[in-house]
Amino acid sequence: MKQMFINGEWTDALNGKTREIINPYNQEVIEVVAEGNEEDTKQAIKAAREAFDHGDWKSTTATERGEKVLHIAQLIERDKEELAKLESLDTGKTLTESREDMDDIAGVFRYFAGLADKDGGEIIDSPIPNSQSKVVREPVGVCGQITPWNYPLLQAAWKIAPALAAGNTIVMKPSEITPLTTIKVTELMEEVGFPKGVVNLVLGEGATVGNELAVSHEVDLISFTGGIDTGKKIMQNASGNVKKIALELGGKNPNIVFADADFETAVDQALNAVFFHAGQVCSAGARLLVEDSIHDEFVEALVERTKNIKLGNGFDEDTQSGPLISAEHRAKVEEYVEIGKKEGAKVLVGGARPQDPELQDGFFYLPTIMTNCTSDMRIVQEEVFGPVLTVERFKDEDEAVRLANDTIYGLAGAVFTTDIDKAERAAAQLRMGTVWINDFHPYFAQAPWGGYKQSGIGRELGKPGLEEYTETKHIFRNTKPEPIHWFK
Ligand SMILES: NC(=O)c1ccc[n+]([C@@H]2O[C@H](COP(=O)([O-])OP(=O)(O)OC[C@H]3O[C@@H](n4cnc5c(N)ncnc54)[C@H](O)[C@@H]3O)[C@@H](O)[C@H]2O)c1
Ligand SMILES: C[N+](C)(C)CC=O
Repeated sequence: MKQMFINGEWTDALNGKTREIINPYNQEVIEVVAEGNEEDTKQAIKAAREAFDHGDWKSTTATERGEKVLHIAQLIERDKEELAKLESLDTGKTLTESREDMDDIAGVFRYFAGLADKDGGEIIDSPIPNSQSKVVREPVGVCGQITPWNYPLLQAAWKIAPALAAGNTIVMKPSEITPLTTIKVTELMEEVGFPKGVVNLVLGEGATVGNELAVSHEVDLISFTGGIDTGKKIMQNASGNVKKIALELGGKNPNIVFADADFETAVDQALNAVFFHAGQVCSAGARLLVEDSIHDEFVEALVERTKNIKLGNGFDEDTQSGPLISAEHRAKVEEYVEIGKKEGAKVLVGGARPQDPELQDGFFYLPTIMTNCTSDMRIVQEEVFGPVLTVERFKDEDEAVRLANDTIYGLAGAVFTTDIDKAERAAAQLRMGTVWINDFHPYFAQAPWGGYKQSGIGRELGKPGLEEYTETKHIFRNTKPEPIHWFK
């Protein structure tokens, strides 16, 4: 049984409720955790408020904060294998993926630890004689942080590391279905030793715990990663006290393949773009745009490779892709495929659950490719968040860019071509937070991540990822104060 962490104490939910955490590979219960609600959240917010307003944390030196954040990285590295196994049990992703996630996560803590004491403010030129002007950054205050189930600890790390490095206090709420690694890292943060109330963890549903974080007037900033509909609700709820908001939402990310691309590389990357982690990736390349002249040959090669993708237990060495996260989520993916078929798309491979008897207890769905797609279809416009690729054709560069930009989203996209000028022209015109050229998926702590359009507000990672957790203050000093006699 795992508890919540509020005001420096491990605690059950006030009403004693618990939740079973399920392995999506076989539906076995892997852990039981406390299930908090609004009341537990209020306690956590109160603790975070008190620690920020009256505790010592805000006035610790940036170097000390950096050292603590670095210590978290070191403990994650020490316990990497345990964390990776927990993440795979909780999400169904392969152990190889989880191990890579843990390396990334430690890297994120290391990066923000290093940044913590690198911005000591700035002296600016004042246009007023006999004055000095400086600009400093200060912590925002109490930060509510809400994360999704697909990259549970990675998305939490993108929030926890910069928030603590900048001197804030936090109330973290992981997805109710995948809280295990966030609980474990909270244990590691306890081991590092933060003043009580600086780090708080509340477990429970979005409608209760998450909603309270969004509406509370005691929270100064809400950072959310998740779906667009939830993001809109949070934005509305956050307006009560005009709290700062950072939203990392979904995507319907185009992968543009020009006829002059290296064929084998583009096929290989297109597969990885969409089917990695069973397509449950915000930046998945779920919309393939292929130039007319290579369309048929490209799709044929993709279909052949797709048939060989090995689904299975994330703990088996030869498994290439795990299950979807839940029965509800698989039902949503299935519904989208049916919608696509009704819209006229043709399923070339997949489009069903696997028949393999060993996979019947898990929430598996076959990697699916749909052709005959056009950009007016829902299957092309909406985020399926599963292993479903739609394929569209284009005639030339202008049409490729126009189609790629033709969704409400703007998270990420890619261009495959050997003509670097063409690639740069396309990259400049794509309205997305990340554009990859001849690659798909790379993200790292040093580069900002976030969306244009309805994919979000603000940036995580990189220097902007730390700045999100700061307020900017201008301090002006008159060095020769004397009466000004404006009023006679
Ligand atoms: N842009 C990114 O970097 C990024 C990264 C990962 C996932 N995502 C997106 O996340 C989505 C999948 O995750 P999900 O299904 O967990 O999303 P979700 O929106 O259903 O839930 C995300 C989190 O919000 C909470 N929540 C739900 N309702 C809430 C409410 N009314 N108020 C406050 N909190 C609430 C949930 O409990 C969960 O912790 C996809 O759309 C994906 O694209 C985006
Ligand atoms: C941001 N990323 C790519 C790590 C996870 C998106 O779901």
